[in-house]
Amino acid sequence: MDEYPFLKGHGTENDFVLLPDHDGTVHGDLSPERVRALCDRRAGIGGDGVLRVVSTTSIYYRQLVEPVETEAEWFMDYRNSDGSLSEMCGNGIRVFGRHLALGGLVDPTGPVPVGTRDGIKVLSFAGGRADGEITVDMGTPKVLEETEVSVGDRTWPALHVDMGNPHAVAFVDDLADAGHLLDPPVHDEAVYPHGVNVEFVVRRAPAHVAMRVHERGSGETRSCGTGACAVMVAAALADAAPRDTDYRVDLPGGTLRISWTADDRILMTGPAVVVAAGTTSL
Ligand SMILES: N[C@@H](CCC[C@H](N)C(=O)O)C(=O)O
Repeated sequence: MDEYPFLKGHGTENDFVLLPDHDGTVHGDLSPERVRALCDRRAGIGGDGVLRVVSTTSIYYRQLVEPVETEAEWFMDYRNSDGSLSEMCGNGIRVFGRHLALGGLVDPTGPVPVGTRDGIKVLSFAGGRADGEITVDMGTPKVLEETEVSVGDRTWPALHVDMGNPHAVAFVDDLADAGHLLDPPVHDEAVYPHGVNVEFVVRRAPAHVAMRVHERGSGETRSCGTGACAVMVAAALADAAPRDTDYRVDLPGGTLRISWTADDRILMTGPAVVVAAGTTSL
């Protein structure tokens, strides 16, 4: 392959390489080696993951994902920086939507459905503007069992929350308690046979928490949208907060606002920025 186009963007500093591949012919099934090369922060473009921008018809046609009935024209083909697949990426889908809207590929004045491995997510753009803050309907959370996570000789109780992808949410006394997070926290393999994203959380004020995250497949990142949603769910349950409630979630890379609606859906609102575009031969 010669040169092909890319963009670089981030949502609360969770950063991604975007690969426009509208008919799915540029990248085939996108090898883990290529994803690792693109995400390499010294020898590549650098990123926590890759977002391939592909039409739903072509990705279904090419049988790269299971087809579903959908109005969504576009599919977010997300890969972690180690080349592994995930079902969903909350920050990534806002960056994906920003690219679609700025590129005139969707109409930001109405709801924008996007296909993911966790089904269709619907994006709304504040003021109907392509550059407006983006809210994503993340669907209904699944609150599963109590479990544990460990770092070094410290162990915390954690709540298993599934946001399409798996999370373990642990409340800690201080965000520094989790240490440097160079290695994945230890988790129960029976609970998370496919690995887990681990969030460490402290309270800041009523309905206001702060977190760090170690992401499956990417290491510690500056933010995780699905992780912020899982944290909000765990905090709201611990607070016995009624539905139709909003939390502020601070992350090292910025702030997300998460709502749990009366009809049991999670809405995530936050920024998304495209910072560069070019071509690469990686
Ligand atoms: N950063 C993402 C989550 C990306 C996927 C995750 N590492 C996994 O493997 O499930 C987000 O913003 O949600």
